[in-house]
Amino acid sequence: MRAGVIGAGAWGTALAQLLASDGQQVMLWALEADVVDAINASHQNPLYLANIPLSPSIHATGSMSDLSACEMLLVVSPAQHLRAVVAQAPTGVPLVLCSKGIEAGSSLLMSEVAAQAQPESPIAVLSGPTFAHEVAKGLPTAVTLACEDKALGQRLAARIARPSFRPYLSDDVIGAEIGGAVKNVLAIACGVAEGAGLGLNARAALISRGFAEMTRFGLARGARAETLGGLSGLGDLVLTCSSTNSRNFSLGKGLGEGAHAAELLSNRRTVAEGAHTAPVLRDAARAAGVEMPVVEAVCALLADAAPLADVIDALLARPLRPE
Ligand SMILES: NC(=O)c1ccc[n+]([C@@H]2O[C@H](COP(=O)([O-])OP(=O)(O)OC[C@H]3O[C@@H](n4cnc5c(N)ncnc54)[C@H](O)[C@@H]3O)[C@@H](O)[C@H]2O)c1
Ligand SMILES: O=P(O)(O)OC[C@H](O)CO
Repeated sequence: MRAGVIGAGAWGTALAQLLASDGQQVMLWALEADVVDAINASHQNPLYLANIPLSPSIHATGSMSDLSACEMLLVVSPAQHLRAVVAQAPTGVPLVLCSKGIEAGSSLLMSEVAAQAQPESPIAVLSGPTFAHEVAKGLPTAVTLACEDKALGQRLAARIARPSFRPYLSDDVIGAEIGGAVKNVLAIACGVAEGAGLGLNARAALISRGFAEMTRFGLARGARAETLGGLSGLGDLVLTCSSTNSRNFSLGKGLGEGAHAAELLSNRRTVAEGAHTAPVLRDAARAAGVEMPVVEAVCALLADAAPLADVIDALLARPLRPE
């Protein structure tokens, strides 16, 4: 199964490196011409994955038609660009969606967006606790690979697995996607707690109560509880809420230190998906009658709608209730 990767940010480049780690040829589509040139000329992606020497069996291209011979395409564009990018991809090839987010405007998950953009293409989702730099270095990592077609899921898992990269199969595509999308918003909240010096008890409370929000929302959207408690849900939540290696956590830390969202988000090249997902998630949750107070708090801070102290006070003053 010849592999292609669409999107040469940190995660797309790391996944290309993973697939090429046994010497197989990988075609990597990049938006930026200078990224294509750097990968082909010097086997580096200094813009998005600095200081990682890349395999010479990765070939970068700016032309989607170069992916037409691929039998599997990993899609790794930011969530808000996924529709436009997937629409240009070759038709009928299995798409493994690796982006984490919910589309603004439509409130659709990435599998729903891809199904509209490429109705003929089978779809799978790869999600889990995966910092790109660690995967690119070959450090041990486990992910959820979700696909409704179990036979296709098994073929894709066999193609993607490596000695230090273990996909665990699931047929709960929606559950795998909701975990990845929601944890990005909760990571912003944990970053705020870090930046504001609220302590580790507060972080643990946000992870636990945030997971309760993820579960309520996921169940309302048809996800299964065991998926949300697995690698793509709780696993990724714990990772992303624990480290400034997370762009979402770092964004939250800046907010907690008193910076405004607009200044933190302006001119950034890398994506903090939670900032885009938060208002979409809040609106979808409200429409479904699902309470998500931590997500609401993150939205208030991102929109600069209330001072940090007021947002924290409002969370702490919520009515006491059973866990
Ligand atoms: N970085 C990670 O560790 C990691 C891990 C797992 C999942 N993800 C997910 O992967 C997705 C991509 O993140 P990343 O970290 O690889 O990106 P990144 O932040 O490293 O790079 C930004 C990417 O956005 C692309 N981009 C910018 N404008 C675009 C446009 N108009 N159309 C298409 N693409 C455009 C750039 O080409 C680049 O590939 C996100 O959904 C993210 O949540 C990231
Ligand atoms: O850097 P973040 O916050 O986008 O997180 C990266 C990955 O999603 C972690 O699994």
